[in-house]
Amino acid sequence: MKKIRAAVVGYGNIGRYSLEALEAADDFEVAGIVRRNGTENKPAELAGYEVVKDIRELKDVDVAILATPSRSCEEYARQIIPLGINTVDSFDIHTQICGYRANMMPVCKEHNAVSVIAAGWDPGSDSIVRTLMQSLAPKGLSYTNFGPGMSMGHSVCVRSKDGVKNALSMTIPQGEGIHRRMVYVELEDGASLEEVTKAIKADPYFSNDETHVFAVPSVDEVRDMGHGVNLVRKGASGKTHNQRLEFNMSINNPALTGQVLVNVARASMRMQPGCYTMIEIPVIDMLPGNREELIAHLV
Ligand SMILES: NC(=O)C1=CN([C@@H]2O[C@H](COP(=O)(O)OP(=O)(O)OC[C@H]3O[C@@H](n4cnc5c(N)ncnc54)[C@H](OP(=O)(O)O)[C@@H]3O)[C@@H](O)[C@H]2O)C=CC1
Ligand SMILES: N[C@@H](CCCC(=O)C(=O)O)C(=O)O
Repeated sequence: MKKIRAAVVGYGNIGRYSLEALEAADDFEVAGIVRRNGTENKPAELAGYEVVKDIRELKDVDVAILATPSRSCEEYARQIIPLGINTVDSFDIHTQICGYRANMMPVCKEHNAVSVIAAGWDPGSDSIVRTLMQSLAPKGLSYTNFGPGMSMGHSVCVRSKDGVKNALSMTIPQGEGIHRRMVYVELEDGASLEEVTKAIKADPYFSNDETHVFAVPSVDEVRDMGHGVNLVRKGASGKTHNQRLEFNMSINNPALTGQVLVNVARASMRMQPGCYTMIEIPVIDMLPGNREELIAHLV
């Protein structure tokens, strides 16, 4: 069977683990890696791959995994969808997902391509669990409790601030979906911790949560990319109260995100042109293999 040819756009944490997930998937082949600086400082593990500045330099790409900062995803998707190449990303600014989807929908339809957005683990696979739980107990309350663990999105956001050389943002659960942010920054020479703290606290990624910022000599010395989630729903099925549903996982954050991106890249090949979030995709389409056999095994 013809393999799906995937490109990875952006080679940071999610890009690196997405590549590993592609290498582990028999139904994919790697078309190449797209980096802002092309082959400059090409890491040894990419020696066997084409590394380019522009995705148009790669041959026959079916789908592009956008492993870029969330704030750059739409810009990349708008450049790549008109080439007739599907895109998938893990855009994680929850309040902007509907707007992003609405913006991309006509672009995807015009160019006969598929964009799957907000597809990591949260938003992403957790969104599917929340949807399932809500269907099982339609009236009630759900809580998403993260961590403790490293939020890639919040760390990327802090790294984008003036005066910050490197950053780690830890998410600490406080219960009932409330979180505290513990941010560790390695400052550029001469940067002011006070100014950096002000910029972080004003950013929508942080402005609604209790946030503490600390200067450290080396982020590499304190970083651990583990994370996790506890999702609970308490509610009523039909007219019967007291249904309690729970989902837990403890994970390596970028590895799980990379796997989900590969899963939705596969699913994108089976979908009609348009822009979708993960709860709009049949879950079976995220798996490789024969549909009848999957049904026999999983149902
Ligand atoms: N939905 C979810 O569950 C999750 C979502 N995420 C999202 O994934 C995103 C990426 O995280 P992570 O891989 O840790 O980030 P990194 O900073 O490690 O990697 C991002 C890469 O994107 C490329 N890039 C392109 N444009 C820019 C730009 N303007 N600024 C900086 N880098 C750029 C760079 O690669 P190069 O130099 O090769 O061009 C860079 O290394 C996060 O923003 C987060 O929101 C992460 C985890 C879970
Ligand atoms: N989008 C997150 C993954 C979910 C966890 C989270 O949102 C958080 O720790 O705040 C990330 O970028 O790591």
